[in-house]
Parts: sequence; structure tokens; C-alpha cells
Amino acid sequence: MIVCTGIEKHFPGGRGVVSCDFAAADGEVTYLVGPNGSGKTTLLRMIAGSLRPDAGTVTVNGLNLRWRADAKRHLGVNLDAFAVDRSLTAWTHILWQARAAGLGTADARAALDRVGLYEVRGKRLTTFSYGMLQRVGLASALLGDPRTVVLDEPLNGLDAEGIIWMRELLAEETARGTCFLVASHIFGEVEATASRVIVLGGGQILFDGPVAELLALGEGPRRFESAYTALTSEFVSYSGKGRWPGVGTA
Ligand SMILES: Nc1ncnc2c1ncn2[C@@H]1O[C@H](COP(=O)(O)OP(=O)(O)OP(=O)(O)O)[C@@H](O)[C@H]1O
Repeated sequence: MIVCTGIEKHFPGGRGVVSCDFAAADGEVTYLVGPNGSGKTTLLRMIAGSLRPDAGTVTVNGLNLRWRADAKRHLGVNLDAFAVDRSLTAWTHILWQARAAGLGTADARAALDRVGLYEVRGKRLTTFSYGMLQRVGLASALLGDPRTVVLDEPLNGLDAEGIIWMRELLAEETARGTCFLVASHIFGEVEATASRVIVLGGGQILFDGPVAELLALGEGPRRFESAYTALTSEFVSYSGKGRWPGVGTA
């Protein structure tokens, strides 16, 4: 379980994340949605421990993981599946990640097996499609079999078969009690697989609740889009940096 209390990050120019309180529960997929620049990745980076909050606390399973050597056993993270050294083979990449986290060969094998890539472990990542790289990223997050997993846009690059596979993986893992916190712009999948949805705009939480409650805010045949648009319209800009109250033009 992830619990964020009063978490804040301020960047120059007045952007960041403002006073976010929320929890992502075990056995559920909690999605973070919001316009470009609304603070999703910033929030995930603070939970992952790669960005220090200016205020507030993050706990995972009741623990502050910041200085724990066994953090990977509690929290799996993949924030950018394409930011890998593609000259490496899948095996070398995952094994290095495993070793850096104090894990071993068996953990690396289990993680690649879990995402269906063990058979092609000797191939270089240069030869991998975007969908395969997403699976490698997921393998990194699943190393050590953590009960809490944080993913940023894990569906980007997946084909239809990959998306169905991802749905099944989420269903299997949540049935085992795994907690997922996932940022995504793919509304169809959010609606199909979310237990809970958090909508961010301008670094603030605009909505936090079960997907059925979000749908109830919408109208017409596309209730998810309708509810989302009503909540976020004032925070959308086309610069990709989001629109922020009091910050001027984005
Ligand atoms: N290192 C940084 N320095 C300054 N501003 C930053 C930094 N990182 C993020 N920001 C700003 O903080 C805001 C939130 O960015 P963030 O990347 O968290 O948004 P996001 O919701 O993940 O966007 P996207 O949907 O495009 O991935 C944006 O306005 C962004 O420009």
C-alpha cells in the first residue's frame, strides 16, 4: 500500500505538485490521469524515491523506503521503459538491475519469465520493439516480486495483444494482493482495469475515487471522457507543460 500525506514539490516558475494526500490500496490498480504537465510523473518520482519532496511523507507498506537497502523487495518501479542502454542484451540489463538491488540470477530469470521474454534474453535491446521494451521495463519493476508497483505509461508502444496481456497481468497480480499505481493517458484501459482513479490538474488532486464514481460525473455515451474533460479543462494547455493557476501562460 502507498500512502502519500501532504506531499509537495515546487519547481522554478511555480509548477510541481501541491499538497497531495492519497492512498493506493493492496489488490487494486489505482490510475493517475491528467493533462500533460499536471504532475503525474513528479508524483511517481517522489514515491519511487528519485525526487525528494519539499514537504510531506510517502510510505510503502508503512515503511519509509528512502534509505532502505531492501527497497526493491517492497516497491517495483518503471518510469521510462525506453530509457535503457539498448546495446545491452535483455539478460545483462535485468541481471545488472537485479544485482544493484541485492537480488540474484534466479530473480532476474523469474522477472523475464513473468513478462514472457526469458527465451529471447540473449538478444540485444536494439532489436526489441517498443512493446518488448515495455515488457523489459515491467520485468525491472517486478524484480524481487514486490507487493507494490509504480508504472508510468506502461501501455505506450504495446500492440493489441500486448494490451490484453497487460490486462491479464494486472488481474493476476492484483488477485495476489499487489498494489499498482499507474499513470496513463489510455482512457479505454483505465476504464477497463481501474479500481480507483486519481485525476490531477495543475499539480493538485481534482478527483480521487472509484472509477464508477468518476463515470457518474460524466454524461453521454463517453462518460469517462466527459467526466475527465469537465474536471481538467482549465488545466489543459498545448505546450505540454500544463496550465497552472497563477503561473501565467503555460
Ligand atoms: N525538473 C524540473 N524542473 C522544472 N520543472 C519541472 C521539472 N520536472 C517537471 N517540471 C514541471 O512540473 C510540471 C509537472 O510535470 P510532470 O512531468 O510531473 O507532468 P506529467 O503529468 O507527468 O506530464 P506528462 O503527461 O506529459 O507525462 C510540469 O509543468 C513540468 O514542466
